[in-house]
Amino acid sequence: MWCSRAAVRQVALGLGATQRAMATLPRVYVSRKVPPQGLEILRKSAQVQIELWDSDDPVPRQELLKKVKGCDGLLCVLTEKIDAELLNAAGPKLKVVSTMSVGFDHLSLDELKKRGIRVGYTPEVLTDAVAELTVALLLTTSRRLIEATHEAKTGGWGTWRTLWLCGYELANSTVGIFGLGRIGVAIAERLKPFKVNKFIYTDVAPRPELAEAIQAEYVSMDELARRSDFLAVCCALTPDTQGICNKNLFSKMKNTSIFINTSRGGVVNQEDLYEALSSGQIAGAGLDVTTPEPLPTSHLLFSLKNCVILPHIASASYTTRNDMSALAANNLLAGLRGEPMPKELQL
Ligand SMILES: O=C(O)C(=O)CO
Repeated sequence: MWCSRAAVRQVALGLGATQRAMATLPRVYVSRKVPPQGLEILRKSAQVQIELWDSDDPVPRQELLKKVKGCDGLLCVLTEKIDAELLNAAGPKLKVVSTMSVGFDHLSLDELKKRGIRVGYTPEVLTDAVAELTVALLLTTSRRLIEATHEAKTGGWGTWRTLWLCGYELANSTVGIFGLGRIGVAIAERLKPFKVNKFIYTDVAPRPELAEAIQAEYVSMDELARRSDFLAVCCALTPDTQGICNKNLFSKMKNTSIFINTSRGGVVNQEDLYEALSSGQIAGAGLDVTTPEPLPTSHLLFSLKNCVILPHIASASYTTRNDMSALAANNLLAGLRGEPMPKELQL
């Protein structure tokens, strides 16, 4: 941990005007060792006193509750639940919560709004990385790459066989997008050169300005399930989307279709997905997100050859994670100055 402790100790010892000035700066708690760009921005700003949970692992809840007390700002990541309990523990000085994530299902927005706390998040900077990973996961799942490398490494590779390890190709396919936002469009743009025949999407309402870029057709959820050869979930997790990918949806999908989720695990009913995959109702699934995270290694989904599970790495490129960290830091600083944040969530 750097900065504030030493400063506070020096003030107590009666040292230096600079240190005394520092002690009057807004106090912020950074709940994870975020990538260096963000920490540099906070440190170089000289506008805040920082206390950092200097670890790659989440801060224990009790420690977080203790540390946020009296803070003006909080920079957090998606594993921290920012709810009434935490906001009460922080107390009335808390003005800004800045999350290093595009998703905000870990934040109790009603509670934040009620207290007049402003919220920063990190959209856009991760769109390319997430779209890229989604395409990689889709191809890995549809062309059975994990099974194939396993067979090659473990002696299952006999002679060349006509239908061995066959999968499904993108050429001439229909790709469905559930939740068309920036990420959905970016995925479609990357898939287009694979000669996809048609993009379809569903959302709470048509989004013609986004759909136009990829010539996607707006359809109902039922139609999305029925027509998609590849169905990519890109929606936010909300009370309306919780568990929406369930038996009802899977039962309408083709036996040859591939289901991909890089949004949030909570949108999928995993028992129903297991059933759909193990019964052959759908051909395969690629998941970057699950419930819970990490998914226990004993989970039934891990027993399936046609289910590829990644440990929530869609935005995990060095550039993107640093950009997210920098944006989260800039959101925090702007919020504390009372200025518009570069990316503020409208509550
Ligand atoms: O930003 C998010 O919401 C993620 O899931 C990680 O990139």
